[in-house]
Parts: sequence; C-alpha cells; structure tokens
Amino acid sequence: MPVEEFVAGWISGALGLVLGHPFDTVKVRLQTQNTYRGIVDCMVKTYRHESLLGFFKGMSFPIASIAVVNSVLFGVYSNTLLVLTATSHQERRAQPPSYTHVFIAGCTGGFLQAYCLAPFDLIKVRLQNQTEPRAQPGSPPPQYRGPVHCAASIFQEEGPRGLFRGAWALTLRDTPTLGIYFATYEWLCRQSTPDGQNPSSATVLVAGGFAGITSWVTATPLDVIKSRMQMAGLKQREYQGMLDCMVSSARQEGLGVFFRGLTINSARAFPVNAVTFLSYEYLLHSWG
Ligand SMILES: CN(C)C(=N)NCCC[C@H](N)C(=O)O
Repeated sequence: MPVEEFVAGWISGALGLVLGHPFDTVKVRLQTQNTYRGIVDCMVKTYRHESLLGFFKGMSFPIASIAVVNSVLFGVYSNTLLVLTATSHQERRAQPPSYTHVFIAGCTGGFLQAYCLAPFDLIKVRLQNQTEPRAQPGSPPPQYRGPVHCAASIFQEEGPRGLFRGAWALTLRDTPTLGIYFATYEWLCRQSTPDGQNPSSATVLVAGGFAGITSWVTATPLDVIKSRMQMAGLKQREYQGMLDCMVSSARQEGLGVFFRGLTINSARAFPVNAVTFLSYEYLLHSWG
C-alpha cells in the first residue's frame, strides 16, 4: 500500500486547517448559538470579547488530529482507486479513472475519515462555543480548560460513547459529500488540462477551491444538525436523535436553519481546499 498519499494528505490538510480555522469558529457559533445577527456581528463580538485569539479557539486539537483524519481521507481515497482501477497516482493522468470510480473512492475515504474525525470534531465544536474571554482573576472559568480537560470531562460524564456524539450525522455528511469533492476536483482539472498532462498549479488551486465549495454547499444541512447534536445537553436542548433534531430545528427556526453558516462555509472552503490540493499534488509530484 503506497504511504506517500497518507503523508501528503496530512501535511496538506494541516496547511488548509490553519488558514480556515477562524472562518470555522464563526460558522460553528452561527450554527449553534442564536445571539448573533450574522457573520459580521459574530466576528465583531468575538473580537471585542475575546480578541483575535477567540477565532483560534479549539485549533490545537484539530492540528494534532489532522495527521490522522486527512491522511486517512487522501490515503484511503488513493488506495481505493488503486484497487478499483489498478493505477497508481502517477499513472492516473495517462489513464484517468472513471468519475464513478472517483466518486466511490471519495465516499469510501469520507466514510472512514468520519469515524476518526468524530471525537476530535466534537471537542473542537465544544471549545469553539465557549465564548468566555481569556481567564482573568475573579472571572468565572470556562467549562473546559482545554482539549484534554474537555475530552476527560465528556468521558467522565457520558462514557466513551459520549465522545462520539453527532458521529452519525458526521458520517452522513461526509460519505456522499467527499465523493462529490473528489469528483468535482477531477472534473475541473480535466476540463482545463490537455489529455495525459498534469494540471497546472493555477488549475489545481481553482479546481481544489471549487471542489471545496461544492462539497461544503451540499454538506451544510447535515453540518448544522451535526453541530447541534454535538452541543446537545450543554447550553442547547437535548434531542431524541438526528431526526428529532432536524424536525425541531426546522419547526422553531424555519427551513433556513439548514443553511446556517453556508456563506462562511463557502468562503472558508475555497482557500482551504485550494491550498490543500496544491500542496498534496506538489508533494506527491516532488516525491516522484
Ligand atoms: C464537505 N466536506 C466534509 C469536505 N469537503 N471535507 C473535506 C475536508 C477538506 C478540508 N479539510 C476542509 O475542511 O474543507
């Protein structure tokens, strides 16, 4: 099993993550809290109350976990294509796989990465939703002191299953949308590259950026449900399950609730995924 794809997936994912984390914090807060009037209001309040550091809350854990998550995604994707088409990454420009194979490989990568991502994503979302400013003498401490304390508290209060809160919604979000992600990337690369040649850096940037936007637009409804399930039982209300969360969110806030965070998700998706694909292709190309 070729391992370069796993390593390239890890490094490229980490670069994209740092770039996109401030957008991600705003998105999570808009999806789970009703105190903001929109993106700008959320950004201004976060900055005033918590300074620039507020935008980077919950980032240390995803940075550590991206090693696992993104390398599973890209590694499983590439190795599934190898099984389906018997072509390595280097051979795929000369013998391009069908879009059906690309889609199936993307869904497989998405399905497996969702289970690795679930506990890390839960902790990220819980920390991003703590709106207390940095600890000052006399001020009440936030519920979680950091990622390890957050993981330990969830484990103590809810047992190991607690760490997988929202995992079903995450799996349903990621399995089809990662198929769409890789199929869009491949399609856009092939549209602007002569047969058999490698896409230029500009093509990879644009195709990666639009693949990110397309997949996040389709992922947003389940992303909202996933974030709410992850916050359930804390400040927010408890839900009976995913369906109950969908129905009661729509009843209380209208169908527009499923598109909360869509604009910020798309704005974040372009740079993050442009950089992720560019560094992924660059690393695999330079390793031969
Ligand atoms: C729609 N979904 C779930 C995705 N496209 N996932 C792939 C993640 C790529 C990048 N780390 C990001 O966070 O955008």
